[in-house]
Amino acid sequence: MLSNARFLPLGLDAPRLREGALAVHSPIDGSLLARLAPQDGATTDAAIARSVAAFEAWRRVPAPRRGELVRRFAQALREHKALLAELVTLECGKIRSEGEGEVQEMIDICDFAVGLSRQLHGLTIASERPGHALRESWHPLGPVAIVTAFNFPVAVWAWNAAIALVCGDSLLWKPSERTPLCALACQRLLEQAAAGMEEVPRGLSAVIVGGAERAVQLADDRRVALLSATGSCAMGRALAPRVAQRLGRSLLELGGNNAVIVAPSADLELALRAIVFGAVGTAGQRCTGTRRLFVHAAVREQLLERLRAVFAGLVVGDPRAADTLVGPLIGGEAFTRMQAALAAARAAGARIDGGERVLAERFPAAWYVRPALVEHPPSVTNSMEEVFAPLLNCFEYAELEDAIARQNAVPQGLSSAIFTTDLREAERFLSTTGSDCGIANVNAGTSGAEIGGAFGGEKDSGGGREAGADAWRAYMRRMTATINYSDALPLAQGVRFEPAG
Ligand SMILES: NC(=O)C1=CN([C@@H]2O[C@H](COP(=O)(O)OP(=O)(O)OC[C@H]3O[C@@H](n4cnc5c(N)ncnc54)[C@H](O)[C@@H]3O)[C@@H](O)[C@H]2O)C=CC1
Ligand SMILES: CCCCCC(=O)O
Repeated sequence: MLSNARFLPLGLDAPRLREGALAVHSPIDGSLLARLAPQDGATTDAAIARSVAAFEAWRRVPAPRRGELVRRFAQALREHKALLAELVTLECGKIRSEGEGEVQEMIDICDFAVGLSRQLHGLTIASERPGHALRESWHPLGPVAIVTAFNFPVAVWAWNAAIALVCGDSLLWKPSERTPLCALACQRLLEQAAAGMEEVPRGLSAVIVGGAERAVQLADDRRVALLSATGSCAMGRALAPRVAQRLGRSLLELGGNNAVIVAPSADLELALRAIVFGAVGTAGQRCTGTRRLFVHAAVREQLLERLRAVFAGLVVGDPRAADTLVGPLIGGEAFTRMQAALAAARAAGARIDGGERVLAERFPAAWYVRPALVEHPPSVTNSMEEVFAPLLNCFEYAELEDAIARQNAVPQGLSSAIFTTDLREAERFLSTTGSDCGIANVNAGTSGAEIGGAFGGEKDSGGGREAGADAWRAYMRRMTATINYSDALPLAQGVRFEPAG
């Protein structure tokens, strides 16, 4: 169980987290961290009602004051960065540096949102009619439900929450049932940030602890103005139609099946490091993880030889240890799915290095694996499924056109990358007929997005965008106004409509 005092600064009073039906285990060793009481339909309904009331008050607060709450929250995150990162590692198993990076990502998006609170720019537009003006403005939207995945237990919510708060919305967070403690900790820090700001209404942010059924309830409820759902494509297919059924709004951040293309002119050491981080970072459990490698025949053996050596030498172990690069999978199901993919590849003639379970004696109730390098035979030209594990599918190509076509020939379209020092190849990859993904990098890996760019993917990856650039517009209601300051009433397009009398 959680130690009594360790996470008390994050509001996690361990003795009170032991009575519920939802058991929370650490993937590090399988130990029981807490037992939380999942919310039922009635308490969730009441939380939605409170969120509507809070929204109606919050939208009246000037945006820069809404930004002040986010600024204070960022301050609280800075003060508790190490402790929150430790909780992230404990609850989802990512290594310390990645846990700290995730909390930094929260701070960065808050800083971005504070600046945004003095912008939220609209437009003045030239009218075709004398004495008229057109104006586009953006208004708060309403309660935003945020459904999140286990692998980024705090950053994905923060990407939504910081922007939505500045935009004047209220928040309903349904975290992964694997990482609810991180959510409770963030909620506490936000409440601390709000202390002393009398304009912050009660119920502005709420955490809905529970499983899929709570996400479905949020999807079905007309009072939820936007459902921002991050998770697998299967989850997206389950929730998006329900929101569409009530003509509601969804923002979908779903699965990836991301590829790296390595061309003959590539800096192979750079490519090697990016591919390894992309393939095994977060134990292969990033949505942007590198799942596929298309390497040109001219450099294939050179690169694969280096990859085999690096994969074999990676330190797999307790993610709290300073030298660990690969922590555990989130659970046994993830291990089973990985082994099934390896068995299928082996049966089709692939050469497989790694993939086996390790540290089983030391961690009998946890799932550590040696990252797997899967070198497919020429008869196997692609892999269509996202296997959420450190498993890199390797393919050879001869023509760049073919590599780009194969990269795009999968249902997902999240992240992509090319390693080349040939300008023509790089620009070809970024052109209209190049990568079809929401993210396309040159000489940088598929993972590790900055918050300044809009983040998200195409096709089965959901089409949503979060974080930077202009993603904020999804959290607001758009209005086009025509102001007639003349004493006439000319109709647009010169329409004549003169009723008699
Ligand atoms: N595009 C993006 O920004 C990101 C995408 N992901 C994707 O998330 C997946 C890994 O995370 P997991 O937590 O295993 O995903 P998951 O889809 O199992 O769960 C995600 C969330 O959806 C809920 N959920 C799952 N199935 C549901 C259903 N049928 N109906 C209603 N709610 C449901 C869960 O309770 C959880 O809160 C991967 O596919 C990964 O690519 C993860 C992080 C970011
Ligand atoms: C919230 C974070 C999503 C994935 C960021 C990345 O690894 O590119």
